[in-house]
Amino acid sequence: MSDPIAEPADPGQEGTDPTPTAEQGPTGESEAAAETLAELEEDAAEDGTGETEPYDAVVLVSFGGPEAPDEVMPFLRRVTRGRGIPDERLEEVAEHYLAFGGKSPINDQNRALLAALGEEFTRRGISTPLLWGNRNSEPFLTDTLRSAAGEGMTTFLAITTSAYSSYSSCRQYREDIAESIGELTEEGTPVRVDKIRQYWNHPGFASTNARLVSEAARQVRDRTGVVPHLVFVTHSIPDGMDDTSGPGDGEGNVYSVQHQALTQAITDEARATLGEDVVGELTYCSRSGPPTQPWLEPDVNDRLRELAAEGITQVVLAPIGFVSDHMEVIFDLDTEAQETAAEVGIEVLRVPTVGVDPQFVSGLVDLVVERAAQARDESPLRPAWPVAEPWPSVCAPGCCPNLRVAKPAACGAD
Ligand SMILES: CC1=C(CCC(=O)O)c2cc3nc(cc4[nH]c(cc5[nH]c(cc1n2)c(C)c5CCC(=O)O)c(CCC(=O)O)c4C)C(CCC(=O)O)=C3C
Ligand SMILES: [Fe+2]
Repeated sequence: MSDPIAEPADPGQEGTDPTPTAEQGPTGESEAAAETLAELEEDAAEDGTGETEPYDAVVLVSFGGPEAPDEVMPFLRRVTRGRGIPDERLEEVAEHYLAFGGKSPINDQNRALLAALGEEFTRRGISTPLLWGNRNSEPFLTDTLRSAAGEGMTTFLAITTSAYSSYSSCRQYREDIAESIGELTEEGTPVRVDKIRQYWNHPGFASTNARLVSEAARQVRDRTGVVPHLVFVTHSIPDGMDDTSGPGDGEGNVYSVQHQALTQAITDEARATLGEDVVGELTYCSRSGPPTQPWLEPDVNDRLRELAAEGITQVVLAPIGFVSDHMEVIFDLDTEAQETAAEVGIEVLRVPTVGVDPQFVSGLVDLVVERAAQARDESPLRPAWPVAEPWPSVCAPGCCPNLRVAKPAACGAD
C-alpha cells in the first residue's frame, strides 16, 4: 500500500475485512450478518467524530523498516545517520534483515494496526481520517503530512508505536515530528501535531500484556506441570540514555523504572491468576554501540544461560518493550534467544506482542479521545495501571534529552 492515507476501514484496503461505515450503510457482508439493519442505522446516528475534535486527522507514526533487500542498507544508514555506529554493526544488522528476505514485518503490522484502528473508529461512529507516516522508511511522515495539508488538513494527533519514555522511544519521535513540521512550514503549509501520552501504563497496553502473559504461563503450567519462570524483555538502551530518561528536573532512569514496574505488576497478576508462586524478572535485548559503552543489562541470552544453571526448564518470554512482532522480536528473540534456550535446555514460550489485540486497539482509541478532550480544555478521565500517575500528554521541558545535539521537539512544553 503506497498511499499513506487510509480512510477508516476503507473497503479497498489490503487485508482488511470490510466493515460498513456510517456513510456506506450495511454493504459489508461479514458484519452485516451479525448486526441488524436497525442496529447499524442506530450506530450511524451516533456520530462520534466530535470526540476527536480539534484534530483533522489521526496519524500513526512508526519506526519504519525495509521491504526489499535493496532497501536494507539505505534504511540502516537513515536510522543511524550522525550516530557513529560502526559499519560492521550495520552489516551484521543487514544480515538479520536479509535472512528474512530483506523485508521487515513492521510495515505490514502497521497496515494491520491501521485497519484495526479504522474498524474501531467505525464502531464508535468516528469518521476522522487515519493516516500513517514512518520515521525511517516509506511512507515518510513528512510526505504523509504534506499530502494531508494539500487536502486542507492542518491539525493532527499522532499515535506513536512506542509505549515508554526515553530518548529513543519518545523524544526521537518528537524530534522527527518537529522536523516534518519544520519542512512543511518552510513550504508555506504550517501544521500542528500533538501526540497521545506514552501509554506503558495505560490499561489498553499494560492490562493486555498482563492477560497475554498470564494466559501463556497458564498454558505452560497446564501442559508441563511446571510453573514457568517469567522473563520480560525490552530494547536495551545506553546507561546514559536511561539515566537521563524522564522529565528534565526528575530523577532519571524512568525507562528502566517503567519496565520494572510493569514487570512486577504483571508477575503479581500472573501469580494471582495461576494461584502459584510465579517469579518474573526484566531482561534486555538488541544492544548495539561499541562494547566499551555500558547499556542496560542483563542481556536476555546471558540470563537464559544462568537460569538453566539454576535449574529452570520452562520460560515464558514476554516482549513488553515492543508493540508488534517486528525484527527485534522475530530475530533477537524468536531466532537468537530461542537458539540460546535450546542450547541450554530451556523450553521457551514467547508471548505475542499486543499487536492488533482488540483491547489494545480500543485503548489507543481511548487515548485519542482523551487527548482530544484535553486539547479542548476538558478534563477527561485518564486511567492508569500499574502506576496511578498517567504520563503527561505534553512532555515536560528537557524530558528524555538528546545527549548529542539540541534539536527542536514537537508535542512538548520545550
Ligand atoms: C528503545 C528502542 C526501541 C523501542 C521503541 C520503538 O519501538 O521505537 C527501538 C525500536 C526499534 N528499533 C528498530 C531498528 C533499529 N534500531 C537501531 C538502533 C537503536 N535502537 C535503539 C533503541 C530502540 N529501538 C537504540 C538506543 C539504538 C542505537 C542508537 C540509535 O541508532 O539510535 C538500529 C541500528 C542498528 C543497530 O544498532 O542495531 C536499527 C536498525 C526497529 C525496526 C525493527 C524492524 O525493522 O522490524 C524498531 C521498532
Ligand atoms: Fe532500535
